[in-house]
Amino acid sequence: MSYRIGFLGPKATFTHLAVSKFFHEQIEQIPYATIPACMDAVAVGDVDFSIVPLENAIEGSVNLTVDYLVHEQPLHIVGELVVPINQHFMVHPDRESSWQQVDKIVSHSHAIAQCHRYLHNEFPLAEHSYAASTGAAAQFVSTHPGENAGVIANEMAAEVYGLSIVKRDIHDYHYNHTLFAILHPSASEKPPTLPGYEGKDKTTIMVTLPSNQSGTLHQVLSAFAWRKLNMSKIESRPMKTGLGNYFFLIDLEHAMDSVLIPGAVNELEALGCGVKVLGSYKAFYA
Ligand SMILES: O=C(O)C(=O)C[C@]1(C(=O)O)C=C[C@@H](O)C=C1
Repeated sequence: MSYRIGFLGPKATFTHLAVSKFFHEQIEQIPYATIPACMDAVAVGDVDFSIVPLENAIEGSVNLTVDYLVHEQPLHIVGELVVPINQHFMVHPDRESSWQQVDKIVSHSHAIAQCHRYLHNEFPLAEHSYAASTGAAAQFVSTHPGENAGVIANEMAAEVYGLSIVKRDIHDYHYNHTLFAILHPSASEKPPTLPGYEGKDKTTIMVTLPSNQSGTLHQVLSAFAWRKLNMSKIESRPMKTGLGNYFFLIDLEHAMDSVLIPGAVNELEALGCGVKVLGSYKAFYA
């Protein structure tokens, strides 16, 4: 069967790289210009699955994805792809010999953030211009040779948009990986199989705490701890309803079962917490 997979485009974004790397079988790849557009596409059935960036090892969560998932488009995470990220500095071929004189750096905000030290040292005065993706940044500079700009993007972007890589691996920390979420409206839908990849079990849960009750977060953590449910991440994000109002995203290194995770969820609900399982799925590592 051929699946239609939506991804944060245009061509040659890191999301596109992740899709291309993992899906060997016949799939149709459909680029979307923004993360919300990509998520809306799977919600209305224009594609079978959507793939968007969720978290980077250097820069942390992709807030747009997390917030859109929680506040606007209630999809489920049905899989995760984790890929190494190599950020390269590139320019329009006309500027290859004068690349050190660029006065503007164009890229996705996460890519710029992953290279802050390099940019601060090499281009302290350059303006930062944010694009919806690294691919969009590369496309912009390739079609605007008059801009005295450099781009941070991947090798595929240099090839696709005809840019010259002038400095490789400019990310500030050696370990740079991004995790991409495979999204679907139904929690039980499985993404196409990935031959050769085993995948690690993971469950992501969103929790809101009851207001004005001391010690609830401690009790939430205990509900997982005494069941020996290994928590690999806890993160808070604003509810957007007032200062101090936050929800928590919790990752467990376990598959959904019929006893432990449902038991923990019941216990949290009995404490007055709001609980939503965003997904129980396999995380695949490139
Ligand atoms: O702009 C891209 O190429 C993307 O796929 C987005 C994105 C991100 O949002 O983090 C993905 C991987 C890299 O961490 C940098 C950018």
